[in-house]
Amino acid sequence: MKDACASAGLMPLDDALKQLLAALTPLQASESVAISQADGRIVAQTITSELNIPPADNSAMDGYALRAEDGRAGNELRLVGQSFAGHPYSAVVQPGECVRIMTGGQLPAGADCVCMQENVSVDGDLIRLTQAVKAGSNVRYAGEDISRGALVFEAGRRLRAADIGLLSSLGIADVRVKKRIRVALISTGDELKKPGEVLQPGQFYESNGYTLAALLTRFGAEVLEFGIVADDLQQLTQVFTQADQQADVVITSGGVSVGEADFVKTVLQSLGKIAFWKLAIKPGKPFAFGLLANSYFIGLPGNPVSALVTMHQLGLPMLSKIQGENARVPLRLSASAGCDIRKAPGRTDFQRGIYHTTDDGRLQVVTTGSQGSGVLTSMNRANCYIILEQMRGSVAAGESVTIEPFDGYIG
Ligand SMILES: Nc1nc2c(c(=O)[nH]1)N[C@H]1C(S)=C(S)[C@@H](COP(=O)(O)OP(=O)(O)OC[C@H]3O[C@@H](n4cnc5c(N)ncnc54)[C@H](O)[C@@H]3O)O[C@H]1N2
Ligand code: MOO
Repeated sequence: MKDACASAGLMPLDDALKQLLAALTPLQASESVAISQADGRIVAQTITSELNIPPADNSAMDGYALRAEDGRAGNELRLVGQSFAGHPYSAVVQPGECVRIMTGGQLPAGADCVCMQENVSVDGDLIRLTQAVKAGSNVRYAGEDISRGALVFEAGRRLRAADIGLLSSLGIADVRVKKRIRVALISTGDELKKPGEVLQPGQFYESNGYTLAALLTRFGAEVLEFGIVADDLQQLTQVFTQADQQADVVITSGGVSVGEADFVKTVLQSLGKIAFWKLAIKPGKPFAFGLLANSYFIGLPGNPVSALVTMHQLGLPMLSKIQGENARVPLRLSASAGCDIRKAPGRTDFQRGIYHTTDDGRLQVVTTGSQGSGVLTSMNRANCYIILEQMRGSVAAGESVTIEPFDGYIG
């Protein structure tokens, strides 16, 4: 049977992604930032620990530190001092003695276990154990979390909240991170206006520039906004040239199809080189990737959903690699279709879906309704893509489908 896709000259998404990633060189430039400013940044060098965490053996409970040989139930011990967090006991705990200790308090020399206070009875300075304790009970050992010299982060990690706390606990005040990738955004089209402007007949308010700027900001890029450029070869050439000089990546939306005002490819061909164009995905077919003199280029289709889907599936992995981030593997799960889903074989569909867990614990997904590539609300209502393989046809309710829950960039 003839491959519908091959005959249409469309490149499968996986091939496009491989080819695109193989063409990229990660940026090398890095800078040092205070850890309070480092959330979401990409670590530029291996980080190892110069400390043990915790720094010393300490108690996991409020109670009494003692020697395990004294830990029999019913044993009576003499209270000789206290060890509170930040105020250790300086002598050595002798046989028959115990020390009052609070959670986080340093375990005194001589002691090797902690009896929690619920398991003793107190009579003045005499502490009677009502339950036995063993060596190591309720003790957090030095270096148990991180030992001195251990690898903490490899280069390429995107820092998260807990990572910032970890760096702080290691006494690291500044961290070397990759410089933010600079991304130029250009919306093309005579019909487009910015919110706040007055619409003339045939015009409407653009969305792609704003959607993409928000997504790129969340990603951690420095966004260079070139605004709306008319469908005019000369103007486009001028703006492309400027964008190429200032950015690491130039992203356009619109004007990349086959219409008479679709000049993006023409400009790209005159200023650089098109690596590929037209993918077997829906929406997002007329996606283009290429190289300008100084920067990489991606041309997203103008339809708002097509622009978002291609940005998410191809643009973000591309930016990640250039930014030096470790590869992100999208979470893909099986769910049962909660409704019939229309699909024509030939392209991989990224339909917009809403998934939930049924009462018996299964994942079920329904579409958001109209799947037109100009229906931006299909994206707003969704919490996942429903990914329908290239040669698959329509899906009946109850069949299994693949879903990709939205991540923090898109959802
Ligand atoms: N004869 C053919 N026509 C089309 C084909 C094709 O293969 N043969 N492909 C269709 C597909 S699929 C798509 S997707 C679109 C993409 O076209 P372009 O990338 O050239 O985009 P435009 O024509 O400029 O715009 C399409 C659509 O999107 C609106 N738009 C554009 N920019 C924005 C923006 N910044 N914010 C909001 N909306 C935007 C624009 O007004 C159009 O309605 O081509 C099909 N045609
Ligand atoms: O590929 Mo277009 O994005 O189907 O509408």
